[in-house]
Amino acid sequence: MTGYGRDDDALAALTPALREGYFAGQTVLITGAGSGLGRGLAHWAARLGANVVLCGRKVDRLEDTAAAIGRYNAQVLVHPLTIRDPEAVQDLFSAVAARFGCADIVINNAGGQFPSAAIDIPPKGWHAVIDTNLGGTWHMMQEAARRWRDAGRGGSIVNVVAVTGRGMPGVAHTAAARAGVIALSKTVAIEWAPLGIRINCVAPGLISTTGMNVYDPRAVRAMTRTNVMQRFGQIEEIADTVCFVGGNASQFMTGEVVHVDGGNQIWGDQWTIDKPDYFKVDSIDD
Ligand SMILES: CCCCC/C=C/C(=O)SCCNC(=O)CCNC(=O)[C@H](O)C(C)(C)COP(=O)(O)OP(=O)(O)OC[C@H]1O[C@@H](n2cnc3c(N)ncnc32)[C@H](O)[C@@H]1OP(=O)(O)O
Ligand SMILES: NC(=O)C1=CN([C@@H]2O[C@H](COP(=O)(O)OP(=O)(O)OC[C@H]3O[C@@H](n4cnc5c(N)ncnc54)[C@H](OP(=O)(O)O)[C@@H]3O)[C@@H](O)[C@H]2O)C=CC1
Repeated sequence: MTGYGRDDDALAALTPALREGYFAGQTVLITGAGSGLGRGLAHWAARLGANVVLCGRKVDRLEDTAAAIGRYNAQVLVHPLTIRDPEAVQDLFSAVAARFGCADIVINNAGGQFPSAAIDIPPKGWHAVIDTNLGGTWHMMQEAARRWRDAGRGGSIVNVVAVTGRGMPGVAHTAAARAGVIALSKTVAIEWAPLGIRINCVAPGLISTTGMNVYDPRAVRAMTRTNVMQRFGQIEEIADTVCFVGGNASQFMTGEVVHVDGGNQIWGDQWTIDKPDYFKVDSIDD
Protein backbone atom coordinates (compact mmCIF):
# COMPACT_ATOMS: atom_id res chain seq x y z
CA MET A 1 0.00 0.00 0.00
CA THR A 2 1.77 3.17 -1.19
CA GLY A 3 0.87 6.63 -2.43
CA TYR A 4 -0.91 7.79 0.69
CA GLY A 5 -2.98 10.97 0.80
CA ARG A 6 -4.56 13.28 -1.76
CA ASP A 7 -2.85 15.80 -4.01
CA ASP A 8 -4.10 19.36 -4.49
CA ASP A 9 -6.08 18.60 -7.64
CA ALA A 10 -7.82 15.69 -5.92
CA LEU A 11 -8.69 17.91 -2.94
CA ALA A 12 -9.96 20.65 -5.24
CA ALA A 13 -12.23 18.16 -7.02
CA LEU A 14 -14.02 17.36 -3.74
CA THR A 15 -16.81 19.41 -2.14
CA PRO A 16 -16.83 20.41 1.55
CA ALA A 17 -19.94 19.30 3.44
CA LEU A 18 -20.44 22.75 4.96
CA ARG A 19 -22.19 25.54 3.07
CA GLU A 20 -20.30 28.01 0.90
CA GLY A 21 -19.29 31.07 2.96
CA TYR A 22 -19.30 29.18 6.27
CA PHE A 23 -16.05 30.94 7.28
CA ALA A 24 -16.69 34.23 5.43
CA GLY A 25 -14.96 37.17 7.10
CA GLN A 26 -13.12 34.90 9.54
CA THR A 27 -9.44 34.11 9.91
CA VAL A 28 -8.49 30.46 10.31
CA LEU A 29 -4.98 29.59 11.49
CA ILE A 30 -3.77 26.07 10.68
CA THR A 31 -0.55 24.48 11.95
CA GLY A 32 1.07 21.68 9.98
CA ALA A 33 -0.44 23.22 6.84
CA GLY A 34 2.33 22.14 4.47
CA SER A 35 1.20 18.52 4.23
CA GLY A 36 -1.48 15.92 4.86
CA LEU A 37 -4.47 16.88 6.96
CA GLY A 38 -3.25 20.43 7.44
CA ARG A 39 -3.00 20.97 3.71
CA GLY A 40 -6.48 19.54 3.26
CA LEU A 41 -7.71 21.87 6.00
CA ALA A 42 -6.15 24.81 4.16
CA HIS A 43 -8.14 23.88 1.04
CA TRP A 44 -11.33 23.57 3.09
CA ALA A 45 -10.86 26.83 5.02
CA ALA A 46 -10.09 28.78 1.84
CA ARG A 47 -13.06 27.30 0.00
CA LEU A 48 -15.37 28.11 2.89
CA GLY A 49 -14.38 31.78 2.64
CA ALA A 50 -11.74 32.24 5.36
CA ASN A 51 -8.56 34.27 5.44
CA VAL A 52 -6.04 31.48 5.99
CA VAL A 53 -2.82 31.43 8.03
CA LEU A 54 -0.48 28.58 7.12
CA CYS A 55 2.12 27.44 9.68
CA GLY A 56 4.73 24.72 9.94
CA ARG A 57 8.50 24.46 9.98
CA LYS A 58 9.25 24.07 6.27
CA VAL A 59 8.50 27.28 4.41
CA ASP A 60 8.73 25.69 0.96
CA ARG A 61 5.87 23.32 1.77
CA LEU A 62 3.79 26.18 3.17
CA GLU A 63 4.40 28.25 0.03
CA ASP A 64 3.34 25.25 -2.01
CA THR A 65 0.07 25.02 -0.07
CA ALA A 66 -0.43 28.77 -0.50
CA ALA A 67 0.04 28.44 -4.26
CA ALA A 68 -2.37 25.51 -4.39
CA ILE A 69 -5.16 27.32 -2.54
CA GLY A 70 -4.59 30.44 -4.64
CA ARG A 71 -7.28 28.97 -6.91
CA TYR A 72 -9.94 29.94 -4.32
CA ASN A 73 -8.88 33.63 -4.13
CA ALA A 74 -8.48 33.52 -0.33
CA GLN A 75 -6.22 35.93 1.56
CA VAL A 76 -3.27 33.82 2.75
CA LEU A 77 -0.47 34.43 5.23
CA VAL A 78 2.46 32.01 5.31
CA HIS A 79 4.33 32.00 8.60
CA PRO A 80 6.99 29.33 9.25
CA LEU A 81 7.80 28.43 12.86
CA THR A 82 8.26 25.58 15.24
CA ILE A 83 5.38 25.46 17.67
CA ARG A 84 7.85 24.15 20.24
CA ASP A 85 9.25 27.68 20.67
CA PRO A 86 6.86 29.87 22.73
CA GLU A 87 8.50 33.10 21.52
CA ALA A 88 8.06 32.04 17.90
CA VAL A 89 4.40 31.36 18.70
CA GLN A 90 4.04 34.90 20.10
CA ASP A 91 5.61 36.28 16.92
CA LEU A 92 3.17 34.26 14.85
CA PHE A 93 0.16 35.77 16.61
CA SER A 94 1.65 39.25 16.21
CA ALA A 95 2.06 38.65 12.48
CA VAL A 96 -1.55 37.45 12.25
CA ALA A 97 -2.71 40.54 14.18
CA ALA A 98 -0.81 42.83 11.81
CA ARG A 99 -2.31 41.21 8.72
CA PHE A 100 -5.83 40.17 9.71
CA GLY A 101 -6.45 41.23 13.31
CA CYS A 102 -7.17 38.35 15.70
CA ALA A 103 -7.49 34.84 14.36
CA ASP A 104 -11.04 33.58 14.84
CA ILE A 105 -10.30 29.86 14.72
CA VAL A 106 -7.02 28.16 15.63
CA ILE A 107 -6.54 24.60 14.38
CA ASN A 108 -3.68 22.84 16.16
CA ASN A 109 -2.97 20.10 13.67
CA ALA A 110 0.86 20.01 13.67
CA GLY A 111 2.35 16.94 15.27
CA GLY A 112 3.51 13.43 14.80
CA GLN A 113 5.46 10.59 16.26
CA PHE A 114 7.51 7.59 15.22
CA PRO A 115 6.76 3.93 15.88
CA SER A 116 8.83 2.35 18.62
CA ALA A 117 8.35 -0.14 21.40
CA ALA A 118 7.94 2.02 24.51
CA ILE A 119 10.86 0.33 26.20
CA ASP A 120 13.20 1.48 23.40
CA ILE A 121 12.14 5.15 23.02
CA PRO A 122 15.30 7.26 23.49
CA PRO A 123 15.10 10.39 25.67
CA LYS A 124 15.57 12.71 22.69
CA GLY A 125 12.75 11.02 20.78
CA TRP A 126 10.49 11.15 23.84
CA HIS A 127 11.12 14.86 24.24
CA ALA A 128 10.63 15.55 20.52
CA VAL A 129 7.19 13.96 20.57
CA ILE A 130 6.06 15.40 23.91
CA ASP A 131 7.45 18.89 23.21
CA THR A 132 5.76 19.01 19.80
CA ASN A 133 2.39 17.42 20.42
CA LEU A 134 1.75 18.54 23.99
CA GLY A 135 4.10 21.49 24.51
CA GLY A 136 3.66 23.03 21.06
CA THR A 137 -0.11 22.65 21.13
CA TRP A 138 -0.17 24.23 24.59
CA HIS A 139 1.92 27.24 23.49
CA MET A 140 -0.56 27.79 20.65
CA MET A 141 -3.60 27.43 22.90
CA GLN A 142 -2.29 29.75 25.59
CA GLU A 143 -1.16 32.49 23.19
CA ALA A 144 -4.47 32.37 21.29
CA ALA A 145 -6.39 32.69 24.56
CA ARG A 146 -4.23 35.61 25.76
CA ARG A 147 -4.77 37.48 22.49
CA TRP A 148 -8.54 36.92 22.63
CA ARG A 149 -8.70 37.93 26.29
CA ASP A 150 -6.69 41.09 25.64
CA ALA A 151 -8.91 41.98 22.67
CA GLY A 152 -12.04 41.42 24.77
CA ARG A 153 -13.42 38.79 22.46
CA GLY A 154 -13.71 35.01 22.19
CA GLY A 155 -12.53 32.45 19.71
CA SER A 156 -12.44 28.78 18.88
CA ILE A 157 -9.65 26.21 19.14
CA VAL A 158 -9.63 22.76 17.57
CA ASN A 159 -6.89 20.36 18.65
CA VAL A 160 -6.24 17.43 16.33
CA VAL A 161 -5.36 14.50 18.62
CA ALA A 162 -5.59 10.71 18.23
CA VAL A 163 -7.71 7.86 19.55
CA THR A 164 -6.33 7.46 23.07
CA GLY A 165 -9.18 5.81 25.00
CA ARG A 166 -7.35 2.49 25.01
CA GLY A 167 -3.61 1.88 24.82
CA MET A 168 -1.69 2.82 21.66
CA PRO A 169 0.95 0.09 21.38
CA GLY A 170 4.02 1.30 19.47
CA VAL A 171 3.41 5.01 20.05
CA ALA A 172 3.40 5.42 23.84
CA HIS A 173 4.94 8.91 23.57
CA THR A 174 2.10 10.17 21.42
CA ALA A 175 -0.50 8.41 23.57
CA ALA A 176 0.83 10.36 26.56
CA ALA A 177 0.99 13.64 24.67
CA ARG A 178 -2.46 13.39 23.07
CA ALA A 179 -4.13 12.26 26.30
CA GLY A 180 -2.46 15.32 27.84
CA VAL A 181 -3.90 17.60 25.17
CA ILE A 182 -7.37 16.15 25.72
CA ALA A 183 -7.17 16.66 29.50
CA LEU A 184 -5.79 20.16 28.97
CA SER A 185 -8.56 20.99 26.50
CA LYS A 186 -11.30 19.86 28.88
CA THR A 187 -9.71 21.88 31.68
CA VAL A 188 -9.33 25.15 29.83
CA ALA A 189 -12.73 24.72 28.19
CA ILE A 190 -13.97 25.43 31.72
CA GLU A 191 -11.44 28.11 32.69
CA TRP A 192 -11.80 30.00 29.43
CA ALA A 193 -15.57 29.71 28.99
CA PRO A 194 -16.03 33.12 30.69
CA LEU A 195 -13.74 34.54 27.98
CA GLY A 196 -16.00 33.19 25.25
CA ILE A 197 -13.38 30.68 24.13
CA ARG A 198 -14.41 27.21 22.99
CA ILE A 199 -11.90 24.34 22.85
CA ASN A 200 -12.64 21.00 21.24
CA CYS A 201 -10.60 18.05 20.01
CA VAL A 202 -10.97 15.94 16.89
CA ALA A 203 -9.50 12.45 17.13
CA PRO A 204 -8.81 10.95 13.71
CA GLY A 205 -8.49 7.23 13.27
CA LEU A 206 -6.14 5.98 10.59
CA ILE A 207 -6.18 8.55 7.80
CA SER A 208 -4.46 8.25 4.43
CA THR A 209 -1.83 11.00 4.41
CA THR A 210 1.86 11.13 3.51
CA GLY A 211 2.49 11.05 7.28
CA MET A 212 1.86 7.29 6.99
CA ASN A 213 5.25 6.88 5.32
CA VAL A 214 6.90 6.72 8.73
CA TYR A 215 5.21 3.33 9.36
CA ASP A 216 6.01 -0.14 8.05
CA PRO A 217 3.58 -0.74 5.12
CA ARG A 218 2.63 -4.07 6.71
CA ALA A 219 1.59 -2.28 9.89
CA VAL A 220 -0.38 0.27 7.86
CA ARG A 221 -2.20 -2.49 5.99
CA ALA A 222 -3.06 -4.17 9.28
CA MET A 223 -4.19 -0.88 10.83
CA THR A 224 -6.68 -0.25 8.02
CA ARG A 225 -8.48 -3.38 9.27
CA THR A 226 -8.81 -2.11 12.84
CA ASN A 227 -11.96 -0.08 12.34
CA VAL A 228 -15.41 -1.49 11.70
CA MET A 229 -15.47 0.09 8.23
CA GLN A 230 -12.28 -1.81 7.30
CA ARG A 231 -10.66 1.08 5.45
CA PHE A 232 -8.52 4.20 5.70
CA GLY A 233 -10.24 7.45 6.60
CA GLN A 234 -9.72 10.25 4.09
CA ILE A 235 -8.48 13.82 4.53
CA GLU A 236 -11.84 15.34 3.59
CA GLU A 237 -13.60 13.30 6.28
CA ILE A 238 -11.42 14.94 8.92
CA ALA A 239 -11.56 18.38 7.28
CA ASP A 240 -15.36 18.42 7.29
CA THR A 241 -15.44 17.58 10.99
CA VAL A 242 -12.70 20.02 12.01
CA CYS A 243 -14.42 22.87 10.15
CA PHE A 244 -17.78 21.97 11.70
CA VAL A 245 -16.26 21.86 15.20
CA GLY A 246 -14.18 25.01 14.72
CA GLY A 247 -16.96 27.16 13.30
CA ASN A 248 -20.31 28.43 14.45
CA ALA A 249 -22.20 25.27 13.52
CA SER A 250 -20.93 23.85 16.83
CA GLN A 251 -21.29 26.99 18.94
CA PHE A 252 -22.88 25.09 21.88
CA MET A 253 -20.00 22.56 21.94
CA THR A 254 -16.91 22.87 24.11
CA GLY A 255 -14.57 20.45 25.90
CA GLU A 256 -15.64 17.73 23.46
CA VAL A 257 -13.58 15.03 21.74
CA VAL A 258 -15.07 14.03 18.39
CA HIS A 259 -13.80 10.70 17.10
CA VAL A 260 -13.66 10.30 13.32
CA ASP A 261 -12.23 6.82 13.22
CA GLY A 262 -14.58 4.41 11.44
CA GLY A 263 -15.39 2.88 14.81
CA ASN A 264 -11.78 2.08 15.76
CA GLN A 265 -12.26 3.24 19.34
CA ILE A 266 -15.09 0.79 19.97
CA TRP A 267 -13.42 -2.22 18.42
CA GLY A 268 -9.99 -2.33 16.76
CA ASP A 269 -6.78 -3.72 18.20
CA GLN A 270 -4.27 -1.35 16.55
CA TRP A 271 -0.50 -1.93 16.52
CA THR A 272 1.96 0.42 14.86
CA ILE A 273 4.72 -2.13 15.44
CA ASP A 274 4.66 -5.93 15.13
CA LYS A 275 2.04 -7.46 17.41
CA PRO A 276 3.72 -9.85 19.85
CA ASP A 277 2.70 -13.52 19.49
CA TYR A 278 1.47 -13.27 23.08
CA PHE A 279 -1.59 -11.32 21.87
CA LYS A 280 -2.35 -13.32 18.72
CA VAL A 281 -5.60 -15.28 18.67
CA ASP A 282 -6.37 -17.42 15.64
CA SER A 283 -9.77 -18.74 16.60
CA ILE A 284 -12.29 -18.56 19.42
CA ASP A 285 -11.02 -21.98 20.54
CA ASP A 286 -7.53 -20.64 21.36
C1 LIG B 1 -2.09 3.97 17.03
C2 LIG B 1 -2.30 4.77 15.80
C3 LIG B 1 -1.18 5.71 15.48
C4 LIG B 1 -1.12 5.90 14.07
C5 LIG B 1 -2.03 6.98 13.72
C6 LIG B 1 -1.32 8.25 13.62
C7 LIG B 1 -0.71 8.53 12.50
C8 LIG B 1 -0.06 9.78 12.35
O1 LIG B 1 -0.10 10.66 13.17
S1 LIG B 1 0.79 9.92 10.90
C9 LIG B 1 1.05 11.57 10.67
C10 LIG B 1 1.95 12.28 11.62
N1 LIG B 1 3.23 12.58 11.04
C11 LIG B 1 4.32 12.08 11.55
O2 LIG B 1 4.30 11.32 12.50
C12 LIG B 1 5.54 12.56 10.88
C13 LIG B 1 6.70 11.73 11.17
N2 LIG B 1 7.29 11.93 12.49
C14 LIG B 1 8.18 12.89 12.76
O3 LIG B 1 8.45 13.79 11.98
C15 LIG B 1 8.90 12.77 14.07
O4 LIG B 1 8.58 11.54 14.63
C16 LIG B 1 8.70 13.86 15.09
C17 LIG B 1 7.25 14.15 15.23
C18 LIG B 1 9.22 13.49 16.44
C19 LIG B 1 9.51 15.03 14.61
O5 LIG B 1 10.31 15.60 15.57
P1 LIG B 1 11.65 16.41 15.26
O6 LIG B 1 11.71 17.50 16.22
O7 LIG B 1 11.72 16.77 13.82
O8 LIG B 1 12.64 15.35 15.67
P2 LIG B 1 13.75 14.58 14.91
O9 LIG B 1 13.28 14.04 13.62
O10 LIG B 1 14.98 15.44 14.90
O11 LIG B 1 13.98 13.37 15.90
C20 LIG B 1 14.30 13.59 17.27
C21 LIG B 1 14.61 12.25 17.89
O12 LIG B 1 13.42 11.44 17.83
C22 LIG B 1 13.83 10.07 17.60
N3 LIG B 1 13.25 9.63 16.33
C23 LIG B 1 12.70 10.43 15.40
N4 LIG B 1 12.24 9.69 14.37
C24 LIG B 1 12.52 8.40 14.66
C25 LIG B 1 12.27 7.17 14.01
N5 LIG B 1 11.64 7.11 12.83
N6 LIG B 1 12.67 6.03 14.62
C26 LIG B 1 13.29 6.07 15.82
N7 LIG B 1 13.56 7.22 16.49
C27 LIG B 1 13.17 8.35 15.92
C28 LIG B 1 15.34 10.06 17.60
O13 LIG B 1 15.78 9.88 18.91
C29 LIG B 1 15.66 11.45 17.14
O14 LIG B 1 16.92 11.90 17.53
P3 LIG B 1 18.23 11.56 16.61
O15 LIG B 1 18.43 10.11 16.77
O16 LIG B 1 19.32 12.38 17.18
O17 LIG B 1 17.88 11.93 15.19
N1 LIG C 1 -2.82 10.46 9.50
C1 LIG C 1 -3.32 9.84 10.57
O1 LIG C 1 -3.73 8.65 10.49
C2 LIG C 1 -3.44 10.54 11.87
C3 LIG C 1 -2.90 11.77 12.09
N2 LIG C 1 -3.03 12.35 13.32
C4 LIG C 1 -2.47 13.65 13.58
O2 LIG C 1 -2.95 14.59 12.65
C5 LIG C 1 -1.98 15.61 12.45
C6 LIG C 1 -1.65 15.76 10.98
O3 LIG C 1 -1.08 14.54 10.54
P1 LIG C 1 -0.82 14.15 9.02
O4 LIG C 1 -1.30 15.21 8.13
O5 LIG C 1 -1.29 12.78 8.85
O6 LIG C 1 0.77 14.07 9.00
P2 LIG C 1 1.90 15.03 8.43
O7 LIG C 1 3.18 14.44 8.89
O8 LIG C 1 1.69 15.25 6.98
O9 LIG C 1 1.62 16.41 9.16
C7 LIG C 1 2.25 16.84 10.31
C8 LIG C 1 2.54 18.31 10.14
O10 LIG C 1 3.04 18.84 11.37
C9 LIG C 1 4.05 19.78 11.06
N3 LIG C 1 4.94 19.88 12.20
C10 LIG C 1 5.61 18.87 12.82
N4 LIG C 1 6.36 19.35 13.81
C11 LIG C 1 6.14 20.68 13.86
C12 LIG C 1 6.62 21.72 14.68
N5 LIG C 1 7.48 21.49 15.67
N6 LIG C 1 6.19 22.99 14.45
C13 LIG C 1 5.32 23.25 13.46
N7 LIG C 1 4.82 22.31 12.64
C14 LIG C 1 5.24 21.04 12.83
C15 LIG C 1 4.73 19.22 9.83
O11 LIG C 1 5.30 20.24 9.03
P3 LIG C 1 6.87 20.61 9.06
O12 LIG C 1 7.62 19.32 9.04
O13 LIG C 1 7.06 21.49 7.88
O14 LIG C 1 7.03 21.36 10.33
C16 LIG C 1 3.58 18.59 9.08
O15 LIG C 1 3.05 19.49 8.12
C17 LIG C 1 -0.76 15.21 13.28
O16 LIG C 1 -0.83 15.81 14.55
C18 LIG C 1 -0.96 13.71 13.39
O17 LIG C 1 -0.24 13.10 14.39
C19 LIG C 1 -3.72 11.75 14.34
C20 LIG C 1 -4.28 10.53 14.16
C21 LIG C 1 -4.17 9.81 12.91
